[in-house]
Amino acid sequence: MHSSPFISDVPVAEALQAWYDACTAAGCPDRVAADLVPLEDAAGRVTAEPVWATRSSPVSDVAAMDGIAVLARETHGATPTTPLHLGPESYVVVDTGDPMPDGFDAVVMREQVHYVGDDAEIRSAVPPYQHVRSIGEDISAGELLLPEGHRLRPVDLAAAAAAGATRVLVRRRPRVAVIPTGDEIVPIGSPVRRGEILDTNSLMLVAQAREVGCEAWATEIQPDDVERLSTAVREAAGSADLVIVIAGSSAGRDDYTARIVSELGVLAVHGVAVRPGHPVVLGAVDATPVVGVPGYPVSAALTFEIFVAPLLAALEGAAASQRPEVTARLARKLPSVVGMDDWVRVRLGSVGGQVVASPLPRGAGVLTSLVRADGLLLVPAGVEGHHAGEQVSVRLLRRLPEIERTIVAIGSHDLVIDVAATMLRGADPTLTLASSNVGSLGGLVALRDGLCHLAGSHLLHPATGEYTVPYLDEMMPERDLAVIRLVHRDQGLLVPPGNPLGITGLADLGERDLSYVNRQRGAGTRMLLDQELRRLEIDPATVSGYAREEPTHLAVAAAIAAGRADCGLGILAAARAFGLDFVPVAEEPYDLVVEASSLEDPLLAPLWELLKSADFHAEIAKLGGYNTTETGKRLR
Ligand SMILES: Nc1nc2c(c(=O)[nH]1)N[C@H]1C(S)=C(S)[C@@H](COP(=O)(O)OP(=O)(O)OC[C@H]3O[C@@H](n4cnc5c(N)ncnc54)[C@H](O)[C@@H]3O)O[C@H]1N2
Ligand code: MOO
Repeated sequence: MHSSPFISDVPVAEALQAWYDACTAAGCPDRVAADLVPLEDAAGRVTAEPVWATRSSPVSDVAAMDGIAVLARETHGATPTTPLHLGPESYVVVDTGDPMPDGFDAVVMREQVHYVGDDAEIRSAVPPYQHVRSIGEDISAGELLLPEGHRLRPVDLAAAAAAGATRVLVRRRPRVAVIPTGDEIVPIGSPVRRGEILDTNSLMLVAQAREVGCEAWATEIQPDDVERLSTAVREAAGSADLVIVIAGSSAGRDDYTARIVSELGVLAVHGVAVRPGHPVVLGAVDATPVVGVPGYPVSAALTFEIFVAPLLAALEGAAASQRPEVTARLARKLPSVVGMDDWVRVRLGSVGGQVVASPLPRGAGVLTSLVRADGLLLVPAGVEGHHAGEQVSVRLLRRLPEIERTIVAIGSHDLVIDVAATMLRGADPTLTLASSNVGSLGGLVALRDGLCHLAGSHLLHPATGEYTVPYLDEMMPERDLAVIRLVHRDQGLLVPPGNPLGITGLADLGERDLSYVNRQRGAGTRMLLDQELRRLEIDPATVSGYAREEPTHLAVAAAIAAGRADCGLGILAAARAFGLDFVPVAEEPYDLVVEASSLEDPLLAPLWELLKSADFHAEIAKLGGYNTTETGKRLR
């Protein structure tokens, strides 16, 4: 089979089976070899044979408490009113773990013994074997202690040693070679020129392989050259148990992975019905499984999780580890392509006793979507997506108790929220403030639907000229809501450094042919623009770029910095972050809307404290363009 531009859509389970079958046919071993390893080096390794106990533990009957060893039948008749005296020949002082002296069968705790001269006085009769650990109580010689295919934990090592082992037969660590490819790829630490990409995938994939117990290394970066790539794959197949080739998996001019695998060995699958990860290449070369992971970082990471990790576990003879799952309520609508398994990264938080999942950006190049993710939501191929509020099952990337210590903020983006998140975490490593940016109106809708603890809003109400509060009366008149001022901030036009076009304000949009970059519908900044355009009697249809929407202030700034627009409305801090100039337009309040009961919620208490702190105000001042005189004030 030669590489073709047509990548197939094989369902995941079928693809895995086809790959395993091809590997078997190509003579790939089912398992890596086994080694006898000292117990102290065996943590995390997988047993290659059962561990049988050759010794009992304890090896004899032993005292389970500090006290005296007695013969139970000699204690008959002892009661609190009729204490019994045992002469020195009738007891032996013992400590916890001592072998039981011959002729004694029970222990009385030191606290219940009174010495009267050499006699021990006891005030209750004891049954045989009281406070005695009998031989083999923990482990009996000859019993099966651990099965084959068991990943050894610290307790397993201790038990194996107690049972007489000093070494265990375990699978050697699978060896994984990672081959980065592409003319544009440069090693980490190099200066990055236009068109070059840092080899971040090798770093990640090697670490992922080590995390699941493998020995892993990255080879040199290979150029897009069939000869050299073929040599690299052959060499790696000779020294590794599994070869990962990064990128070159799709249909571009220099995408050779599928072709090379088919020429050197067998290509089982090229293209799976999964996103990210669609153009994955699965095959075998020289009796070694080879996987071509797509170059986009999220695709590479998830391809490892979906395809590579299960095969590596199988090579060790262990079950692939499964992430725990939790049922969550979806914060917003989630469309998905039918016919493809869709792996969506989500942030999680617990609101009103319910775990809530907010989808993160979907792009396969958005690595931070995985960095910020608390879970993975798999929308199976047959499902068209989910409605907002639907119950979904999420695989956890973070532990549930951490998720329960997360304040969920949904709404407009402001850097002050990021500052608050940083300072809250600095003061309490268990506390997270997670914000997702859907615009002010989106935040209020999320609060209405019980999907967040707080909504960040700077929503101008055109009829009243007031911010945020009139919307609450319109949207949720029956709810007891509190509005807390976070800051006042300057809104203005972000323009390239030095303001080369000499832009003076929004009026210029009506008079000159400027290209604008807008915010999405429902964003407070968009409402501000619309209000100002109305006031200035400028028809939005005449503003070039009005329809171009970016989701955050920083994204607007990035578009201007990249020269894709002449100006856009945003905050000073965003201009500073990208070295842009700023033409002030208005000062507006940015507020936090919460259920009134949240003012008493212990989870949010540190936030309310922070709003009052001088350190917080000082950090905000450093950003520039903010005014904190009303920070923390309750407006409603
Ligand atoms: N015509 C089509 N184009 C694309 C398709 C398709 O089906 N038809 N699939 C898209 C999908 S989906 C993905 S995923 C990518 C896969 O791309 P490749 O595996 O061919 O990789 P490249 O095109 O070489 O690179 C993609 C992207 O990844 C970056 N990259 C590559 N290596 C590394 C590395 N070691 N560290 C970090 N980043 C890396 C590379 O620079 C590119 O930005 O193809 C789509 N196109
Ligand atoms: O595999 Mo691509 O990752 O679907 O985006």
